[in-house]
Amino acid sequence: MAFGFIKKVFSFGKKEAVEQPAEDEVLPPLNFDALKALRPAEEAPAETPSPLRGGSIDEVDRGGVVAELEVTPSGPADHLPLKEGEETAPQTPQPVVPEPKPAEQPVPVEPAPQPAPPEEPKPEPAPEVPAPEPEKPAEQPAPAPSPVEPEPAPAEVPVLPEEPSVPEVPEEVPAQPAPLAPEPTMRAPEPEPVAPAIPLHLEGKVAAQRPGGVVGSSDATPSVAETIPPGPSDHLPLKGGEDAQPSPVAEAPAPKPSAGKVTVQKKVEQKAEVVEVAAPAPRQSWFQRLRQGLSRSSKELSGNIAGIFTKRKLDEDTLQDLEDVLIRADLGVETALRVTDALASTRYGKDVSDHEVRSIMAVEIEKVLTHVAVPLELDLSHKPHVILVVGVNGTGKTTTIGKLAAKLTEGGLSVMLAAGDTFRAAAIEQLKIWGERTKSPVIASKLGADAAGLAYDAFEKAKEAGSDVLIIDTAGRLQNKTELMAELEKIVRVLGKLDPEAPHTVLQTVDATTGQNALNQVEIFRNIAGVNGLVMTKLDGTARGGILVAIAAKHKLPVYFIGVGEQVDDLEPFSASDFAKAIAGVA
Ligand SMILES: Nc1nc2c(ncn2[C@@H]2O[C@H](COP(=O)(O)OP(=O)(O)OP(=O)(O)O)[C@@H](O)[C@H]2O)c(=O)[nH]1
Repeated sequence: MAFGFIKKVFSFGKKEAVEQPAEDEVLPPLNFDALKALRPAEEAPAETPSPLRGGSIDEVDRGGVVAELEVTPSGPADHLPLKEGEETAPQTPQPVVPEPKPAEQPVPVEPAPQPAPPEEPKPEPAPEVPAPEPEKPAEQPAPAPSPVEPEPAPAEVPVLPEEPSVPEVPEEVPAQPAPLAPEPTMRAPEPEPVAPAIPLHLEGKVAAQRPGGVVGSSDATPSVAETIPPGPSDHLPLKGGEDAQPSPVAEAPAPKPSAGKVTVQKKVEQKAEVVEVAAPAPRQSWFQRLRQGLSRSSKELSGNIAGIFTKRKLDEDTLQDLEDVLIRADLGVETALRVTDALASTRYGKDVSDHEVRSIMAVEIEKVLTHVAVPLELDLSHKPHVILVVGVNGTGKTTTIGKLAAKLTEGGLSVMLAAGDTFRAAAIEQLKIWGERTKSPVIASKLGADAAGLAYDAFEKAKEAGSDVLIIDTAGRLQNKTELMAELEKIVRVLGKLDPEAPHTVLQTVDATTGQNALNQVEIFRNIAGVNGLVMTKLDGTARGGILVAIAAKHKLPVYFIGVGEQVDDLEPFSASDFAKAIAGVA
């Protein structure tokens, strides 16, 4: 029964699902009632897993749609209610209650009674452990709305304590009450100034600032996604009293790129138009930073090469030794052979200095990298141009999103961010912080929500807001490939409902410190999500920077940027020449 319902909803897309079918089929589901009667405690667990963990693709499809529908304020309650009729009713009223007040008190109360005990512990402590959630696929999609209330409460509560970086929020919290109060009651107030750019909901505020504000936050607006305005006083906003009004990026930067393609390098550059040219100075410092970042890789490589070519002519043995050194440096067999072949073709039988070897190595590495050193191009004819960011947990997805958003907003583009990693409260909060920094609205949901539903909702909101770019963060629980695959596939499929070409760019972040394992990661995500571009992160301080060369040689995917630090400006467009020289240790 539930499947039949879900299927209908899915086939017609978000809006249609809201229609009648839901009700008709809803009635039949007598099983749920029976189940509930038998085991009331199970309600909670079912909700939490709501996400995607359906397992089968079919389930994913249905679930995606359902979730989306639920998210949408228009008709979410229709279908979902079936299972959790009780929850549906409370949702409507709840939002009202919590909003007027600070929300801190109500939050703790609700979570305790409603949410089942098992759910809270699972998502929070071990966000990556999908075990429990995946098992309730079919029901999750539909229940999405209801779970909203119970799930968020438990999830967010831990969020605050977990995040060390958010300590500032509590301090300024006192100031927030004032701004918050008006929002819930009069939604219009805050959004108004921003209205032209982003007519979104402001629930995010509640969720972000209050530890237990979950209930209020999620209920306030759509069941799933919550929009966190760019500069306003959401969570961090405390200070940003000023930020609250200035809407996104659109206002400040004068040069607002028009529809068409733009190139994102050091800054956004619009084709065929005069754009501010980055000062040459930073280029120089950048190379120095690159060299410094790759110094460990370079020193180790140079040292080993010097050890081989000290007072030795180039012969088979030295060539073999060199090949071994290059392979151990993670450059890959292909590149190692290129270097040794190039060396042998001109210097065989002659005395060769380590510097000569490194110079030839730099030339050969540059040849391999030249083809992948491509600037990121955004097609602004898409409103928005959707960038899906994937990658294993901890590889730097969220940080890279923040850095990229900064580049885009500085270039005059309006950006919206979507916290698609719904399994880690910290990841959601981290993205919100980046949204604050870059004055980019963030679409988030409660912990454990359907990532695909969130992505869909964010896409719709970005369209409504007229955003130039929508960047979607995702979870990277490679530990469970089946779930990860289902989730990413579902996200891509759902986005395609709004735009067959979306996502327009699928970026994968690759942690250089992982060495050879990075090769497999690219292989996996390329197959799962259709990765069409890479960002190599953490090249600073690693002795395994050579892996970038191996990845380039094997996958031949564009490397748009490289990260050499955690700061907002530590993301630079990839330069084959600079990288080759830096890692080879030649000027
Ligand atoms: N040194 C260095 N650290 C980086 C770089 N990029 C990201 N980091 C750090 O790596 C850690 C993980 O980064 P995240 O952006 O949270 O990675 P993620 O892939 O979003 O991780 P999950 O949220 O767990 O999925 C953070 O401490 C970042 O500050 C980089 O280029 N260099």
